[in-house]
Amino acid sequence: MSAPLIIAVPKGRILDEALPLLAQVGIEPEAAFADPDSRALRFSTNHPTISLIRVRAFDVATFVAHGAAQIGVVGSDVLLEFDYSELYAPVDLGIGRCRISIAEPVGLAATEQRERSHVRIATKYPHLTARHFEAQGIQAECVKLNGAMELAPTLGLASRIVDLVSSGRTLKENGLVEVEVIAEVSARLIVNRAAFKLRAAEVAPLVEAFRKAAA
Ligand SMILES: Nc1ncnc2c1ncn2[C@@H]1O[C@H](COP(=O)(O)OP(=O)(O)OP(=O)(O)O)[C@@H](O)[C@H]1O
Ligand SMILES: O=P(O)(O)OC[C@H]1O[C@H](OP(=O)(O)OP(=O)(O)O)[C@H](O)[C@@H]1O
Repeated sequence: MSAPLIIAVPKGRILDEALPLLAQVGIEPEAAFADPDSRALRFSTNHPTISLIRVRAFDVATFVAHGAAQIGVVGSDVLLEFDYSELYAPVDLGIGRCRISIAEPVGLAATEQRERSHVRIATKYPHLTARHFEAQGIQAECVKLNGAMELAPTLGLASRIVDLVSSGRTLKENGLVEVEVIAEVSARLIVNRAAFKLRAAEVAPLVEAFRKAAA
C-alpha cells in the first residue's frame, strides 16, 4: 500500500468552515478531529489512505511546502506572506473571507505625526507589509507580533498596524480605523507541486472534488 495522503487543516476559525467542505468531498474525519479539547494532532478518516493533521494556520503552508503533507487548506494571507514556490493553489474555497488592511488610530491623519517616507508598522505579516509599502516608495519598519496588534499604536510600539479585518469590530473597540485594504483574503486549497505530479492519480480527483464543493 502506498504512503497515506495527508491533508493539513488549520485549527481555529477555518476549521469550522472547512468541515462541511470536507464532508462534501466525501472525507469524514474521526470524531476527535472537530473536538477542540482533543490533544491529538493526526486523525484518520473514512478513507483508509487519507489522514488529516490539525496545525497552526501559518504551519499548514510549511508542512505542505516541504511535502510533509500533500494537500492543505490555508488563508491567502499566509500565501501572500510566504510566497512558497513549492505550493500550487488551484482552488479558492470561498471560506475564511476577510481582508488584510492598514489601520491607524482614529484622527492620526489629521495630526503631524503621520510619517511619510518611513513607517513603523506592527504586524504578523512583515514581508507582505514591506512589499506593499515598498511599491509606494515607502520604507516600512515592521515590528512582528503574533496577535493583539491593535494594542501597538496606543502603546507606542508602532504608528499603524497591518492585520486581518472582517466585521471591523476589533479595530473599533481599540480606537483604530481601517485606512487601506491591501488584499481581499479567502482560504485556498494548496497542493505540494511534487505530489501533484507524482501522486496525480490520488491528488487530481481530490482537487476536482474540492473545486466542485466550493463552486
Ligand atoms: N476575522 C476573520 N475573519 C475571517 N477569516 C479570518 C479572520 N481572522 C483570520 N481569518 C483567517 O483564518 C486564518 C487563521 O486565523 P486564526 O485567527 O484562526 O488563527 P490564529 O489563531 O491567529 O493563528 P495561530 O493558530 O497561528 O495562532 C487566517 O490566516 C485567515 O486566513
Ligand atoms: O474585524 P473583526 O471581525 O473584528 O476580525 C478581526 C480580528 O480577527 C482576527 O483575530 P482572531 O479573532 O483570529 O484572534 P487572534 O488572531 O488575535 O488570535 C484578526 O487578527 C483581528 O484581530
